[in-house]
Amino acid sequence: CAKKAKPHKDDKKDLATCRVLLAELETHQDAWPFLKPVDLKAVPGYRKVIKKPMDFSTIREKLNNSQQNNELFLCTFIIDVNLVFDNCERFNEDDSEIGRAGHNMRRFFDKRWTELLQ
Ligand SMILES: Cc1nnc(-c2cnn(C)c2N)n1CCCn1ccnc1
Repeated sequence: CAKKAKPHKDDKKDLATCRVLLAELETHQDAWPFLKPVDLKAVPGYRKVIKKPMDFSTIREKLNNSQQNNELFLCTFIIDVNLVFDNCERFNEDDSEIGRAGHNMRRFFDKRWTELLQ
């Protein structure tokens, strides 16, 4: 993903763009399953099956703590967002409410990321 990122001179804009993109994800009508970490005590099997849980609130915290001069923040952001959707696909049937929400959100993200960051 580094090669797709704009040259490092745009780091400042890229961080602002990640924040805009994350806000769009959080306010999407299908975002509800992904807003907060999955409750590992309440969801049988989740802790065993999903090695790296991720959710939008955790991504927001990471983004708030990331240093602009650390060029990795853009790749970390893309990897974390995709982790949310990959975890969802692994744990949920495609033909389920949460499974469909995950596919819709991934399609939305791929479109917006391409428009804003490439
Ligand atoms: C994200 C995500 N992926 N799977 C789940 C989940 C939670 N319980 N069960 C049976 C699942 N398949 N989640 C979290 C969904 C969080 N949620 C559920 C209702 N409101 C939010």
